[in-house]
Amino acid sequence: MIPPMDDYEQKATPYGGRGLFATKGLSSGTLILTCNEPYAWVIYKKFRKEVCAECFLYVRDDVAARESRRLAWKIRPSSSSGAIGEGVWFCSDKCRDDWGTTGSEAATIQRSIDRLHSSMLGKQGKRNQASEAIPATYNELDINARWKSAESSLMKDVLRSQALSESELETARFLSSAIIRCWREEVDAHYPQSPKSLSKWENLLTLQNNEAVHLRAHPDTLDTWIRVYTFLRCAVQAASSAIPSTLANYFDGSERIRDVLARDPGNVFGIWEEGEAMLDQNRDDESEMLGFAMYIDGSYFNHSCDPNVRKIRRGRAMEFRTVREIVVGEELNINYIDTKADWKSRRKELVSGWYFDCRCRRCIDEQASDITIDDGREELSL
Ligand SMILES: C[S@@+](CC[C@H](N)C(=O)[O-])C[C@H]1O[C@@H](n2cnc3c(N)ncnc32)[C@H](O)[C@@H]1O
Repeated sequence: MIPPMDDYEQKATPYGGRGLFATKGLSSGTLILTCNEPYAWVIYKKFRKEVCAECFLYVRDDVAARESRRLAWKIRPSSSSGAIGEGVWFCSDKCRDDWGTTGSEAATIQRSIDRLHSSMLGKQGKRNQASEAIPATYNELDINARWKSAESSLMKDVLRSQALSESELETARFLSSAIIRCWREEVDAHYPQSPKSLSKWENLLTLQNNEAVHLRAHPDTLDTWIRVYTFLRCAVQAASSAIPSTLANYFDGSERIRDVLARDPGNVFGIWEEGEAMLDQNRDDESEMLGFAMYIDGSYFNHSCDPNVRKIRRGRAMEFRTVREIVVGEELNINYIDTKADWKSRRKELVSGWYFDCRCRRCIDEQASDITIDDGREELSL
C-alpha cells in the first residue's frame, strides 16, 4: 500500500479551502495516492448484473468476458452468506468469497429497499403534502427541526407517500453503505483491516461540508433528502429481524445520514467504465457511469482545468498519478469536469454542479484574455 502524504502535504489555498501540494519534485506518471476502496458507494441498479459487487469489474471491460460475448456475471452469493437472491453478482468465486458475510447486511438492506419501493409503487400513493413544505429561503433552525421530526416518521406515512425516483433510491443505497461501514468500525475495533482501507468515519467528517451551500442553491433538495432518509429508516426497520439490532439502531437518528449527505455534493467520484480508452484525459464523457463512490483521501484534490494529476479507477480502487513533471511546492490538481469546453461553459458547469467559481490558472488567464479582447473591440467601435 502506498502511504498517503509521502509526496505531498495538505495546506490552505487562497482560493478554495484546503489543497494538496507537492513536497518534492515528481516525474510524470508517479503514483501519488491509491485509495484501496471507497468509504461509501452505489452501483446503479441497472448495472448490478454487469458490475462485480466485490471488485467492481464491469463485464464489458473484461477481455475474457468480451471474447465469450458474456453480458452479465453469473456467480451469486453462497448459501452460507445468507444472502441468496439479494441482487448481487460476482465476476469470480474469489470475489464471492472475499465479499463473504461482510456484504450480507448491505444485501439484506438493499433487498428491503427494493421491496419497500415495490410496495409504494403498488399503493400508487400521492406525495404527502406535509412533507412538501419547503422553506423558501435557507434557514438552519427550520432545517434542524425538519430533520428532527423526520426521526419519528412511521411506515404508514412512508407507504402513503409517492414512490422514490431511481436516483433517490440510489442515494438511499449509497447512504446505507456509509452507515453500515460506520457501524462496522464501531462494533469491530479491527475494521477496516489494513491494507484494505485507511479511511474511517472520523476522516469522512473532515471532508468539506457542503450542506449550506447546496441547500441555499437548491432549497427543494431538503425535501428529497428527508424523503430518502425516512424511506431508508423504514426499509431498515422492515429488515430488522435479519440484521443486528445495533445496526438497525444506526438508522434511527438522522445525524449520521445528514453528515454523509452534507459531504455528498462536491466529494463523490463517478465510478466510470475503465477500459483503455478511459485512460485518456477527458474521455469520461464517452464512458459509462456505473455508479458513484466516496474516496475520502482522494477528496482533497482541488480542481484545475489544466490538471497535473489523473484519477484512474482500478476495480474498487482509485489511483492518482501525475501527468507531467511537477516541481516542489506546486499544487496537485485533478479535473472534476470535462475540460475541453471554453471557460464560460466550464464556469457554468462548475457553478451549477459543484457550487464554486473556478480560480484555476487557466480560467483566470482565459477570462482575462477574453476581457482584454472585449475591451479592444469596444475601443475600436468608439
Ligand atoms: C473535493 S473538495 C476539494 C478539497 C477542498 N478544497 C477542501 O478544503 O476540502 C471541492 C471543493 O474545493 C473547492 N475548490 C476545488 N477546486 C477549486 C477551484 N479550481 N476553484 C475554486 N474552488 C475550488 C470548492 O470549494 C469545492 O467545492
